[in-house]
Amino acid sequence: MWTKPPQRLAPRPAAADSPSASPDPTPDASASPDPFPAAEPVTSPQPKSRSAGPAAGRKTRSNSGGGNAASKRPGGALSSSSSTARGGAPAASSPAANAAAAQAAADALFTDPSPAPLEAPRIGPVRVAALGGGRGRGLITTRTVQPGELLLAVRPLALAWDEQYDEDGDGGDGGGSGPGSDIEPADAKFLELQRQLLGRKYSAREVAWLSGLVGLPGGGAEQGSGQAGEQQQQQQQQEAPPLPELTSGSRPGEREEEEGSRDLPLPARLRDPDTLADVVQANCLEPDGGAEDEHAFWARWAAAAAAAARTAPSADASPANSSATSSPSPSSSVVPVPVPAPARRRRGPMGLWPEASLLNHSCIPNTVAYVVGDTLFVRAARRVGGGAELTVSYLPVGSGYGDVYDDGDVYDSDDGDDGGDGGGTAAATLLSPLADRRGALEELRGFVCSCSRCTAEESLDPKLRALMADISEGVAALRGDLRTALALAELDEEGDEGEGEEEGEGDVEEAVAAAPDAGRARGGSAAATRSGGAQDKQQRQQQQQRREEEEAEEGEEEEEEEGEGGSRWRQMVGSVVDRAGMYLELMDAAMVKLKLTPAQQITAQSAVAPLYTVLWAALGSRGELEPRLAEVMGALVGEVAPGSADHVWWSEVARETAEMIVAEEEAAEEAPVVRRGGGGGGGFSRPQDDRVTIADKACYRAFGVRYGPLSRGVYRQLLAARRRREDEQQQ
Ligand SMILES: C[S@@+](CC[C@H](N)C(=O)[O-])C[C@H]1O[C@@H](n2cnc3c(N)ncnc32)[C@H](O)[C@@H]1O
Repeated sequence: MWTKPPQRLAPRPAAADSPSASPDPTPDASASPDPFPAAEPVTSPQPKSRSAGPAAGRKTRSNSGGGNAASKRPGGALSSSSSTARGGAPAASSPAANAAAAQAAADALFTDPSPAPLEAPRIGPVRVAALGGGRGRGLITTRTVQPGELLLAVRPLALAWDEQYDEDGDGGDGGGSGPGSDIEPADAKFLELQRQLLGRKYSAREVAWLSGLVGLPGGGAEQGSGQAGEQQQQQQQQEAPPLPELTSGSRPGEREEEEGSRDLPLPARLRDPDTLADVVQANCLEPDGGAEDEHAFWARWAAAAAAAARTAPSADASPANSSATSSPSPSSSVVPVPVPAPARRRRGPMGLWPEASLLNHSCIPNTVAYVVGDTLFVRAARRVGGGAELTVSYLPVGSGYGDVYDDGDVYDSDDGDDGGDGGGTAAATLLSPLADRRGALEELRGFVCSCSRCTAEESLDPKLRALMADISEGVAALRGDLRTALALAELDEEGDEGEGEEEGEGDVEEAVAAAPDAGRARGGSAAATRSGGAQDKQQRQQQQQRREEEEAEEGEEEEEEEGEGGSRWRQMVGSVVDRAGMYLELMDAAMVKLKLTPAQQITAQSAVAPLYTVLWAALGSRGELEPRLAEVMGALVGEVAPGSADHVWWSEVARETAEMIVAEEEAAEEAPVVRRGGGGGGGFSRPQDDRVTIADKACYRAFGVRYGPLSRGVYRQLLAARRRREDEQQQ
């Protein structure tokens, strides 16, 4: 989400200053045979100053590890016994079962079966329809679709990423956007899209698409208001070109045919700078995620490929073989599977994907979109009936999972650097109250949202809405205080280092670096804590004893320091925790008093959800875990934006937190063990395991929505791989 008014780029003659064939819009496009064919040709070379080097220093889990699959040579051969391949579809025992398992593994990549899973564009059970109510066209389902089902896999006309412009890699305003530039990354990307569109050539079909975007709502024509505006809209819709047909283009050779005829310039009307900027502004998408999705995609793909090759009687049944890659034919024992190993961070895609630009917005969307390579994947995020409209969010989710420490534009609505109106509407997220969301959509996209969530929120009691607005503003202040507190903590820590580190303060740095991932702040890496369950009892008891002693000492030191006016940061964190707790109590009291239905409660809580994040982060900075907060965030984000990166992240945190708490209870021998009833063959079960199981199920569902149906084995692999990357990054 860019926070400044969009900037316009003066048109240049196509390719006039760019004789060379252009690089992939992503940096580092040097070395591929890429499993995704190269991006659409972009004929303007990218100015050097905007090709940022490797991003560094991001503190978010979501951006940990990561890299650029589109620009990397496949990372080498994997054998079927490699760790990446382990845990794929279970090996089957008869030839028929083998073949079925192989097919299932291949099909699991896409729920609409196709022999060429990686070859976009792929169009699922969707079609274009004219919608009423000033919404222009939209995409509707042609049948009922299930959560996780693939709806679109489509290629962009233009695409830019944060790290192309964000020198310091923090996604914020740290003077990034390329050496010597003070432009915001979001603005830089917005300009880059226009530059790419002006610089490239088009097929006849693409020209038709682009022409169809002009003169439609939000598509480059000034809209009047009131009755005149409506008449104007109706007239434009009547004059608009016929609805485009969505075609997969996966007939063999079709793609090549089309690329061969890609020699038309951008339509003249779009060469007008204002029109081009408007069209890009109205139609570009900014899906969440980034490198993590590429990791997940390839881990899953590798597992399916390996499982298929293990069981396939012939090479043809392997997804590795059926992809568009140049992967060698698998044999039955060793499976060379090209798996890109993205090594760099990648986040913040902004692109123009023509087919997906037909998706209208909802503040409670029923699809989720993310990018792998340069292909946009759109999956159903919920069960959607046949003929129903599909929607995506134009706003970021904004659970703040990675932004507590960033000057991230998600929250910095009032810090005066956004060049906006100070009201911060442009920085609103899906987890902002109605007025902020509407303001942002109106300012940035030029329409007033009246989706089902907005309507439901509108009908809440005005006093409750006023309280929600106050809390939302208060949360911005809490975030500011927490950032200050953590900066102070860092200073404290530096001071302590100068004097020789004092016992007990050693985890401050870790806490600062790791919260909101509070688990990391709990004295030792999550990996160490996770493995606690496997340690023998005596060792665990010793550890627990040591921890208690340390905590006691730490507490005494803190009291001393605070008595001397020291440890200001702890006082500030304490104040953040108290105020956040007070807001929560106020919300609870209001919801009880007004007797809100569960649905209304979700509507109300969603609009102030960042409160839970701030509280989580504040507690995390003191090394405290509050599992309920992570559960609530996972559940709320899962209601508002299922399958979003935020949803996956919070579900995973909730799961991990549950595991850690149980491990600690076990270590402290607090965990009850009860005899299992029924015919389970005896044994014991523990109520605390249910907590982990419930959290694990929720997490599995979140992964399944984002990445499509997953086997348990692949899910475990994805979790393990994410943890490895996170733990590596923490070190
Ligand atoms: C990316 S286009 C979506 C397709 C568009 N409806 C069309 O006919 O081409 C974005 C534009 O669709 C309209 N739109 C999208 N979501 C909307 C919503 N929730 N309510 C009203 N209009 C919406 C706005 O005019 C917006 O500028």
